Amino acid sequence: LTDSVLKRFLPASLVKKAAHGELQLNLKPEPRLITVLFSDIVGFTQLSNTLRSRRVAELLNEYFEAMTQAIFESGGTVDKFMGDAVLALFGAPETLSPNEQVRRAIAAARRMYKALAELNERWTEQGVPSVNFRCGIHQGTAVVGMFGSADRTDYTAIGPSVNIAARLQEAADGESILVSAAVADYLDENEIVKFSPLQLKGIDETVLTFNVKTTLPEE
Ligand SMILES: C[C@]12CC[C@@H]3c4cc(O)c(O)cc4CC[C@H]3[C@@H]1CC[C@@H]2O
Ligand SMILES: [Ca+2]
Ligand SMILES: [Mg+2]
Ligand SMILES: [Mg+2]
Repeated sequence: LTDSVLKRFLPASLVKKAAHGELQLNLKPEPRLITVLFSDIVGFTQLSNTLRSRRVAELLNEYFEAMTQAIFESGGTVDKFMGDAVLALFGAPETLSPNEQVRRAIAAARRMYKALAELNERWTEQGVPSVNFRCGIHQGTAVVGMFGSADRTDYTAIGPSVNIAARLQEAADGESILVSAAVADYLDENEIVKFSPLQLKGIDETVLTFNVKTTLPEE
């Protein structure tokens, strides 16, 4: 795979290691245990209806730049942007322990939350209404790898775990990080607050959920 394809979803540091043969990346689609982070901003659609398209594009790119940086700094993979939603993976293609996946995903969510708060401050000074951050994180199995055709491929994760992360985000309160029990199992008691068990669309079993503090106590 060329560097330009890897650069679409991996930080430069990992692309360089892969290019020098210091990191073996298995990109063939196969079931893997991963941690999925799905973030969305509440109110972006309403916001975009009040601005001209070129300005919306500028705001979106500022937002994607900040979110990508937060995810890469935390050692995650940027799978895709969907409108103003961001799908990030931890534990693929770089193999990580379940505990390390959760540590990185929570760190990324907190950096994303902080980055959007800083963007909101800047945007408010420019007369742009502020927006709310919501995030869902789940750990589970998904089929992860390069999907697509000979001419167009995309590194992504397919399966219920992705849907669960997205649905957790949808159920989250504004300015919160909502995680499943599979993720909360790896967090200290003092970092989580029990939330309600949820019946998520497209998911048969009830999902026990927990809110994770968006900032560390000392911050
Ligand atoms: C991940 C997903 C695309 C985004 C979909 C979404 C987007 C969004 O902005 C939301 O606020 C909520 C959802 C829930 C379903 C998600 C879908 C389940 C499978 C599909 O690949
Ligand atoms: Ca992708
Ligand atoms: Mg949404
Ligand atoms: Mg959205």
